[in-house]
Amino acid sequence: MTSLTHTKPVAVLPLSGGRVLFPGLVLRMQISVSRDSDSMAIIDNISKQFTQAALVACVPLLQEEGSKGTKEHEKGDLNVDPKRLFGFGVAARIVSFKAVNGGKGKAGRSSAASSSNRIVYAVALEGLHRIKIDAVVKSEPFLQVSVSTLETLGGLSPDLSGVIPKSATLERTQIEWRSATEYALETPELKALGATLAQCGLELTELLSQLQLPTQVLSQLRKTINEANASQLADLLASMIDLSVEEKLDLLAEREGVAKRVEKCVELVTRQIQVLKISQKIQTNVENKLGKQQREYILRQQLEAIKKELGESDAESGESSADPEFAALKKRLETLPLPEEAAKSTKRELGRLKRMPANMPEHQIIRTYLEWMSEMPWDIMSGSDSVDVQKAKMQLDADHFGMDGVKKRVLEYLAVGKLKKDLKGPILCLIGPPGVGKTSLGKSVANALGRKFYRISLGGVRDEAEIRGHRRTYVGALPGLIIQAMRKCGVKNPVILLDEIDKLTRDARGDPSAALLEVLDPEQNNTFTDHYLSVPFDLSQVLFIATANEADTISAPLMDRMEVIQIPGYTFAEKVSIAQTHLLPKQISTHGLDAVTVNIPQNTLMRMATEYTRESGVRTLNRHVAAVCRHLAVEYARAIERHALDSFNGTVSPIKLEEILGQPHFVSEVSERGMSPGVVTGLAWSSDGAGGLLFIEAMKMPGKGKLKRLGIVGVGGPDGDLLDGIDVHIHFPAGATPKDGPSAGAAIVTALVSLFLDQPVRPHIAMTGEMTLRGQVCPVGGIKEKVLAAHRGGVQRVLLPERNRKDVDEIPSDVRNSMDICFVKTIGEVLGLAFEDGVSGSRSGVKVVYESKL
Ligand SMILES: Nc1ncnc2c1ncn2[C@@H]1O[C@H](COP(=O)(O)OP(=O)(O)OP(=O)(O)O)[C@@H](O)[C@H]1O
Repeated sequence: MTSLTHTKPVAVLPLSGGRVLFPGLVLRMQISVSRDSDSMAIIDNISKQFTQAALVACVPLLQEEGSKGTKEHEKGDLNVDPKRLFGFGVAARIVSFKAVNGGKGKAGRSSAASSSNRIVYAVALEGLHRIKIDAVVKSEPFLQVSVSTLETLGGLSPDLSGVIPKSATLERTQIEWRSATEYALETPELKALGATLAQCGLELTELLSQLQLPTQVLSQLRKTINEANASQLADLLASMIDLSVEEKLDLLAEREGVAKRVEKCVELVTRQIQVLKISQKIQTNVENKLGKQQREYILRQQLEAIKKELGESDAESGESSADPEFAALKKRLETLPLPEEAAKSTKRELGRLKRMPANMPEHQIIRTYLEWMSEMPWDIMSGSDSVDVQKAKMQLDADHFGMDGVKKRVLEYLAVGKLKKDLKGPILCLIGPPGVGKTSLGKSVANALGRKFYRISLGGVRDEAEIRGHRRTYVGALPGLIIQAMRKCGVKNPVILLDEIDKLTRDARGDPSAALLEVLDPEQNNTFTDHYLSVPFDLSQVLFIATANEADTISAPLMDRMEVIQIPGYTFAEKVSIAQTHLLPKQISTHGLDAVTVNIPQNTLMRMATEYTRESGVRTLNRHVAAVCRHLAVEYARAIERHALDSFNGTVSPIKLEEILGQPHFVSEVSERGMSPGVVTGLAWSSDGAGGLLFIEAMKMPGKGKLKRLGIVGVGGPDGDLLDGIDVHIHFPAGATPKDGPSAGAAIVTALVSLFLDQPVRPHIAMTGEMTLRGQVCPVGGIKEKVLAAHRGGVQRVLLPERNRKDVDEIPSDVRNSMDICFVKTIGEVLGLAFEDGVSGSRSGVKVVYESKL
């Protein structure tokens, strides 16, 4: 490559900020200069050049480390350090030059009328030729350099002065093209490259046309691409595409010839085309995804804006004429006496709902939430304010037989509530075996108070969210059981029965009993916050009653908040009375037998209770009563069909009972089992709170003496060790009876003693008590249930640990009086009472010796 030295030194116009001017193109820029003498000198020079249509060298500045370059640019200093000049530039003609802030058109000192210290000039420069900077000729008062014109097109060196057009008409557009700026030597290679580049250029124009450029510009661009030679085209396209400063400088200073520059340009333009194509593809994808919903949303927004302009907007009134449901919901919510937080939350959500298109998923979520809010009983009460204790007593008595202790406690509770004018106080927890009327007592309390009743079954609830609800962010979120109950009741003061509170379980999702703590605490539950509603709801007017089968599995903090009322199982006599007074009348009317005389005498009911049921409550008994009523209903219906009503007999004798119910299900096993040595009746207490009999059988089998010696009872025979050649098996028959461990200790020892003595224990005896190694009998739980079970099982003598004496008071007196209840401290006493003649009168010659190993 050769170059032609241009003789006259040229003034330098530095291009900061990564700007590069290519030949053939027009660059518009603003120069901000301070009013110091140096800057003014260059401005003077530039304006002189402008008037003479002379040249400046537009030379890109190399970026400096740090922020110095920026500072210089800000100062608008045209006197840059010569070292920062890039070695190549473009000789340019100044097409226009104007002061824009306060100047008077042409540049010069006269234009410095601005009050500012700086003057901003708008400059338009037309690139003519690539130049190489040979030397800095002068740096004061402004930079002047000597340059060589690069022979870019195969040796033809243009005469710079000759190509400068006389007219300065290029101001209108930046891409206006001047075909006379360079001369192309059309080698075949360059021609081919030029064609390729033109192709690329047209493709680029096509892509740009989608960016909604004015058609005039586009058609001019196409025309120019078609007309320009390869070199011109390369410069034109280079100015149009995204290039880094380095790439621009590389194209500006390309010294290997035009072909190389065009080739590089083809590459860069192709890259730009790819980028545009990819971004267009992404855009189309995104647009498709935006889909119908978003479009509708945007349209709605526009519609709202148009309505607003027309003064028809419903934004102020908040009424959506298009959605009557929304309007109704809003009205309902506005008329509700909502507490402050709830009012705020509903107002906010109403606003959101109004702005949201109906088919957005969140729309439905907000609407459901607002419906919940509108249906909550914020201040609706039921029943009278004051409690009528006498009326409540009558109601409880009418609904339930017996249960005196429980009824008394409930009435006390209500009386205190009446005096205090609210029912705040410990929550009542009814604990007892299944079927003893806990749930129905709760219902009866609600009736007595004239309040609504709702039962929440807590059995199997394992997730905290079931009590306290899910946050609205979850799909399908709902309020918890408590808030659901409140909505269903529709009043603020219902009686809510928390059934089976002992069956709450916990797992990884949290502890539901922890959530219940807040519900059951009278001091806190006026601001119970469900996760779904997320505003406090007042539960302080609710009367909570909990029920459980046993207290052991209820968490201690929960237990602490409740007052426990034990409901024991019923005795046979009580069951018979319940059947007579409640179960039978109900079943008679259920089976349509009101018109006839149904008579189930007491002895029949007693047989039904003793031989057909073995339960603490009255559920099975009720079922049997129902079965009898069904039988009578069939007989009565037949009698009507046969017109022989006289033949119908509504009396059920004990014999007839067997015809109806079949063979008795339970017989008294105690006396039978008590006859054989090694068999003892223990007493069990199952986890559901029911008591039962537990038979323990010990048996000798040939073997190797497998049984650990029990420390307290040395059992030795005349011929040495009793376990020689035998194994002892201890069996607990009646698999259906739930067994608990330690409380059968005394019974197991007694069974072993009975076995080795070969002496049966006395009949109709049962015992319970834990054993220590020293022979002490320790207290056990469930005494009441166990004694009632023993009574039901026909036991006449019960051995109980001495320290359980206090529990016996709770046993109904008729049961206590009908049994021989003995309290024992040691195994010696147990054995003494268990055998008819004590242990001394052994038939086997085996002696029982008590010795303490401690
Ligand atoms: N003392 C009673 N007087 C009249 N009816 C009774 C009495 N005890 C129980 N019942 C009746 O027995 C049936 C069962 O009672 P309920 O369902 O209340 O039992 P529960 O103790 O809640 O049992 P669970 O622990 O299994 O829930 C009810 O129909 C109830 O009316």
